[in-house]
Amino acid sequence: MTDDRDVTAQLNARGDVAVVVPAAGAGVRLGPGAPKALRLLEGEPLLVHAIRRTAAAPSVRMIVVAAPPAEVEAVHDLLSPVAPVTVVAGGAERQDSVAAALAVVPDDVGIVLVHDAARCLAPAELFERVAAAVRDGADAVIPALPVVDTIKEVAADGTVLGTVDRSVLRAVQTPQGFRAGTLRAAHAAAADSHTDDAGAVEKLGRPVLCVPGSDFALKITRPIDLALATHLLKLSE
Ligand SMILES: Nc1ccn([C@@H]2O[C@H](COP(=O)(O)OP(=O)(O)OP(=O)(O)O)[C@@H](O)[C@H]2O)c(=O)n1
Ligand SMILES: C[C@](O)(CO)[C@H](O)COP(=O)(O)O
Repeated sequence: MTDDRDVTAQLNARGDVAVVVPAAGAGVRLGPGAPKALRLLEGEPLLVHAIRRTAAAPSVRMIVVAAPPAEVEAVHDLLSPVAPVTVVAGGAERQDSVAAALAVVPDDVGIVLVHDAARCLAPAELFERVAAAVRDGADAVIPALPVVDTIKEVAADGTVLGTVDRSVLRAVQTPQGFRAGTLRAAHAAAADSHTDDAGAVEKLGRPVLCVPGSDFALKITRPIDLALATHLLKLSE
């Protein structure tokens, strides 16, 4: 089956969380090759690593993957031995892919997490931490880490304009968690593009809460990140 729109692929019937996994990106910054989610880390596609960890989180009832449109059937076949998943065709931008996956999440699922396939080593505990904060009453929850470098504001010609107070900055990861209605409203209202889903919730004027992120939730973006992830994978085993 190429597209389980009846969403029968349930993982844990007692879970209260659906995880939407945007995995349709090309991976331009990683260099030429297959779509990023299908590139290999120690012999397995990034998406397989990501789904294995997602499925290990006890709260997760279902997983919806947004795959490159030409790879929907192949991704379904790839992931079926790993976990029950629903696979839909992703869109041109990340937010289009999230919207396509969100559209098949049933209305009776109260909490939705959005998780980049590119953050393929995010541990199950991180999913649980984010979901628990939503369950405790937050509308929108993001895992975040303190910024460790000094941050400068710089003009186009390279001239430094100033130093930013890094104590108030955070580097934001996924999975990001939402009350399902809040995420649907944010996507419906999103007039312009946003780089993360919490950004769309912020534009609604709703509060977004940070919880501690994880070094293992590194986003594989550049070739050096694959090398780092190879090492992190060994540490996580
Ligand atoms: N049209 C898109 C673009 C991105 N993504 C997904 O969104 C996540 C975060 O995107 P990023 O890491 O920026 O991936 P790419 O867009 O593939 O990277 P690049 O910009 O280097 O092409 C990834 O899991 C990616 O597959 C997606 O589902 N659909
Ligand atoms: C969602 C995200 O991973 C949070 O850090 C990030 O915004 C994705 O950004 P990208 O430009 O699509 O890599």
